[in-house]
Amino acid sequence: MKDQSVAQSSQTFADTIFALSSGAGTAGVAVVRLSGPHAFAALEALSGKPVPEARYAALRLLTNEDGARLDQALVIAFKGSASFTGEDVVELHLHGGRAVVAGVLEALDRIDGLRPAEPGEFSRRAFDNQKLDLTEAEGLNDLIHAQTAAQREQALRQMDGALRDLYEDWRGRLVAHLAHLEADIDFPDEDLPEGVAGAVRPNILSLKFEITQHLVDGRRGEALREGFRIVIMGEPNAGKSTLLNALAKSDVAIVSDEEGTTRDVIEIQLDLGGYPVRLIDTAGVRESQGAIEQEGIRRALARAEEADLRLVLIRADDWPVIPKSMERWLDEKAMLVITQTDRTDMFHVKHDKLPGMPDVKVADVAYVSAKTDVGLSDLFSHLEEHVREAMAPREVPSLTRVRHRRALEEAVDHLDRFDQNAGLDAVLAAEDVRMAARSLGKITGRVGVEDILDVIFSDFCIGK
Ligand SMILES: Nc1nc2c(c(=O)[nH]1)N(C=O)[C@@H](CNc1ccc(C(=O)N[C@@H](CCC(=O)O)C(=O)O)cc1)CN2
Ligand SMILES: Nc1nc2c(ncn2[C@@H]2O[C@H](COP(=O)(O)OP(=O)(O)OP(=O)(O)O)[C@@H](O)[C@H]2O)c(=O)[nH]1
Repeated sequence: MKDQSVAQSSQTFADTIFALSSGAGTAGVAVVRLSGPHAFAALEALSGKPVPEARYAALRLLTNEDGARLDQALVIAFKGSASFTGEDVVELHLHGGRAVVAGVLEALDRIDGLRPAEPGEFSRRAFDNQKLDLTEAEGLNDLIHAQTAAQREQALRQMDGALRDLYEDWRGRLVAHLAHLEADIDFPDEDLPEGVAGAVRPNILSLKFEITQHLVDGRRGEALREGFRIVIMGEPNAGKSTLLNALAKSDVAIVSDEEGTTRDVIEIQLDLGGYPVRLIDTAGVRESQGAIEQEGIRRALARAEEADLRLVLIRADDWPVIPKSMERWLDEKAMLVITQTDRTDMFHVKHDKLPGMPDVKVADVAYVSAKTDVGLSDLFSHLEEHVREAMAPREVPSLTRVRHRRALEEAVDHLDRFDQNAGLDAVLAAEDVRMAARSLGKITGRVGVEDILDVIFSDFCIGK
């Protein structure tokens, strides 16, 4: 039986944690990972043999405390001085069967000082032991959730410290300026009539400019992480569901000629040339009596507001009349798609300017027939172009999370205040710079993040 006092102290940092780190379900091989001061003792208990030389794989018969055989496993020990978490780590590479994994996890749980890991707890320990900063840990989590090649590249870049380097460089520069400002408060420099604050002001303002430029990147890093949102819009029977199906090359949405079939919002995920796209089909927008359909329309409009690109569908036999309900959605974030072109031969009249809306420019105009497939591959390549344009990596890495954005905006606010105070009050001006540096420090987790760490790491997988 497990000792109660040990079980109760299970929240302390010195616990040894364990978890299945490979995916759940039957597999060829499953990896169980242990981290903490009792990891090596636990391996000795299961294998009845001394721990093998660090970082060398060894074959061991594992048994539980009753002597029942659990598996013939490959085991590896990592000393705390060189491990993923910075603690002693043991990996058990098991045969990936249900009973093997369950037997091993149960045997580990019965060992004093061991407990199952919380989600993200291995990474949390790596962070606490300075093996990773917060942006690298977040990159690691993104890598595990990456669905497309471009997402993978962005995550690997972040895991390699690209964002950490950028933000630490900015923070370091602010701290250097701050040192000058503080020295000047204690020992004013008579040779500088405007004071040191005046002298460092241009440097700080150019740094502020760099940060603002980084912020106005059109959400490219966030869009790549979360998927580029394309919302399909149009009046009932414009052909929204049919187009969604054609794009998805499968029957994911309900296609029917009964008006208002699509009452809710349907979303599918696409990989467009390595870029993640969330294609969202919405309820036909129109006046409606039914409460359910109205709710569908309300949701459709909400999704349309937050879309990265809107496909506004208009039937070829209605064109060039633009339905009133669609007018407000036609802007530079919209692609006008003339649908069902097989129904008429009038569609091919190209319109540079939208009829009745001479001042409005849309991102693109496309002509398709889902029935004959004409124009679909063109539409596809146009979409791919938009998506690439919106998300392709730039030389400077993009911020990838709202958390980063908030902290950067905060830093800019403090630097704005510095700008106002610089000529007036040296002490206040220095404090503004200190606060700005602190905001940047929050991104990498250097300062002021204790209260959010639990939230950040709980978003990770168990075993990571
Ligand atoms: N079996 C296994 N595969 C895995 C992992 C793992 O933990 N176990 N990883 C887990 O996510 C990833 C690899 N990442 C790792 C990162 C650092 C260290 C490590 O031991 N770091 C030491 C020594 C560095 C060195 O020798 O160069 C350290 O930083 O001190 C291990 C794995 C992916 N594959
Ligand atoms: N001839 C022809 N008919 C089409 C084409 N695309 C869709 N249709 C037909 O038009 C009707 C409406 O298509 P849907 O895709 O259900 O239209 P929707 O815009 O999703 O409609 P709601 O769900 O009611 O909002 C169906 O009968 C389709 O078969 C096309 O390219 N050519």
